[in-house]
Amino acid sequence: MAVLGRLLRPRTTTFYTIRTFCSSYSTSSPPSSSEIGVIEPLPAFGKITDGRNVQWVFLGCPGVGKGTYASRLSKLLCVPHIATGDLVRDELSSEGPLSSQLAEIVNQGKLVSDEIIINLLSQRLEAGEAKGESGFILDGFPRTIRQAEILEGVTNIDLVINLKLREEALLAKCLGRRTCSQCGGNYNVACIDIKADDGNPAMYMPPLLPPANCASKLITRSDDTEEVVKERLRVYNEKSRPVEEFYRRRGKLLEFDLPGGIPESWTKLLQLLNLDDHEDTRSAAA
Ligand SMILES: Nc1ncnc2c1ncn2[C@@H]1O[C@H](COP(=O)(O)OP(=O)(O)O)[C@@H](O)[C@H]1O
Repeated sequence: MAVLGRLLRPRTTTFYTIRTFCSSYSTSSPPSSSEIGVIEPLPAFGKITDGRNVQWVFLGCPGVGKGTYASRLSKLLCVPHIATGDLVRDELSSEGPLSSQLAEIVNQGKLVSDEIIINLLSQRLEAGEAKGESGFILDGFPRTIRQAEILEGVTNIDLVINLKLREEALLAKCLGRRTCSQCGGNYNVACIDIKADDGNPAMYMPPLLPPANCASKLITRSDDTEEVVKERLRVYNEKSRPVEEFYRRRGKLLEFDLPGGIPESWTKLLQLLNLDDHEDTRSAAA
């Protein structure tokens, strides 16, 4: 049975079980707000105490690059990268009972209900737990205050990385996203070249082009159209922006303004996380 999903039901005796399950994960103290931007070195390269791995969250607008950096960090820290958008897309392609309902919501740029998303995530976490996973990097969850409260109620998230990028780049990045239908590789054909103005520095993000063998197999997500992306950005500002404040108040939010393309941003992110001097950082980026 789904672990987080149980919390949506009346709290009967199962609640204790949930707390027991999750308390084994809850160990490290989060950085205080005064430490934001100066995160302490991780004790044993990503391992929190009591043998469990990191439990981190990525926040940020559609198109900001949550998937890219969450996936790299997950390789580096040996924890799964769990993207709720991927769970939704898996459910959509499974043509199960939820799929037509989900397709309509996703293709309008709206959020799936908290109940559905928590059930999907719970199933994924339980499957991981059965395989011995003890940490994760969440991408795209929580996206509402209610989701954040439920997550906070069952586990102690160590760190929330809030990726930020100038608004004008976000739409272009979403519209430029491509996936190889054969190997699943993610690319971006957008070239972001913003000139400096009014105190904002110039920003250059080169396209991330596919290799020749993927080039003819690229597909675009059905919800990456201009109209739907604009709606997703609006929904982010309305429903998900408050989640940043939720974690800021708890001293867990690490703000990261993307300085440019992936090589530059990845290096800076690792420095901010004090992960830059480990030899595995090179292979994680490959
Ligand atoms: N935590 C969530 N809560 C509600 N809906 C979600 C959540 N995560 C994903 N979704 C649904 O899946 C869609 C795709 O999510 P995602 O791949 O994370 O997109 P984005 O590029 O907008 O960050 C969202 O627009 C939304 O409909």
